[in-house]
Amino acid sequence: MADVVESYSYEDIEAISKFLLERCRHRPKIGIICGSGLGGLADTLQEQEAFPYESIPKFPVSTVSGHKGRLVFGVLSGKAVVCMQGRFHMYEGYSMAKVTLPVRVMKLLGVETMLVTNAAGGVNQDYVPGDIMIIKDHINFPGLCGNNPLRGPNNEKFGPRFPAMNDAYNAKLRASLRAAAKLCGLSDHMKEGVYAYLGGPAYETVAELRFLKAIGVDAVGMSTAPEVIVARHCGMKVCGLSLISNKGIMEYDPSLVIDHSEVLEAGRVRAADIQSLVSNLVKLIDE
Ligand SMILES: O=P(O)(O)O[C@H]1O[C@H](CO)[C@@H](O)[C@H]1O
Ligand code: HPA
Repeated sequence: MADVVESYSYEDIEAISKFLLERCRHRPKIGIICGSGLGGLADTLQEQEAFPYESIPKFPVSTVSGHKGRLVFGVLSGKAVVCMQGRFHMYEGYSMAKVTLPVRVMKLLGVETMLVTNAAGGVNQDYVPGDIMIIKDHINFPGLCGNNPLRGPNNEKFGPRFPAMNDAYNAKLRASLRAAAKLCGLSDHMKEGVYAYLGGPAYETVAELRFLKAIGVDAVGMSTAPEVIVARHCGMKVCGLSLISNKGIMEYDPSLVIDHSEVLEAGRVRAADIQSLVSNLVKLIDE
């Protein structure tokens, strides 16, 4: 008998999505996960219908500042979308099942395309705070050691036991993000690179950042990869972007510090740009 890993049954997830569908008139095919400090995007939706996480049965609640904790349905660029205004992280003490529960709920709501956003530290020395990195690929550090969100009995109704991840970040959507960036004059701030997911909540040591740089990582954070794996497992198309909120500290210089308020401030500075980038992207998504 295998160890028991916390999981939600198909019926649990179906019940949550039914709860939402019965109370909401939107039928989104596009889902958006808002990263630290990037939740303002959800406030720009038209015809909003919002559900605080506390009001949704079996949903976890947000505990991190910069994550408001609401599922917001509405219209963006003429299309129905659903936004997670705040995500869940493993470092908050949540199981992988809880971290990724909203992705499966979105699947049963009818979401086919997922845009995942985050704030991340720049590891690539060419990156400066305010850059926006299109995620080309990720390295899932907890997953490499076995803490994968798909660990545990596989639910075939969602997807296969051994899903491929070599094409996790859809090439066509990445091209659409580049086109959207051009439309809103952001091309000069765009990068494309590899995101490393670490468990957190401590920021990285200098040695850890040097290690990440040596293996080809461009940006580092404490989210995203679990959501993307679960989204791909159930057949969603995925695209991701990281707002580079700070430079990773690669020198032994105690005068350099990184703080979550700096991460949130970077989100405030780029809020309008991210909103126009995402609304232009949504325009370009085929439904
Ligand atoms: O990945 P998001 O949720 O955007 O937030 C990032 O910012 C927080 C650290 O400042 C961590 O949660 C990290 O993952
Ligand atoms: N490291 C890890 N996570 C982060 C960072 C960072 O420098 N910035 C924002 N999220």
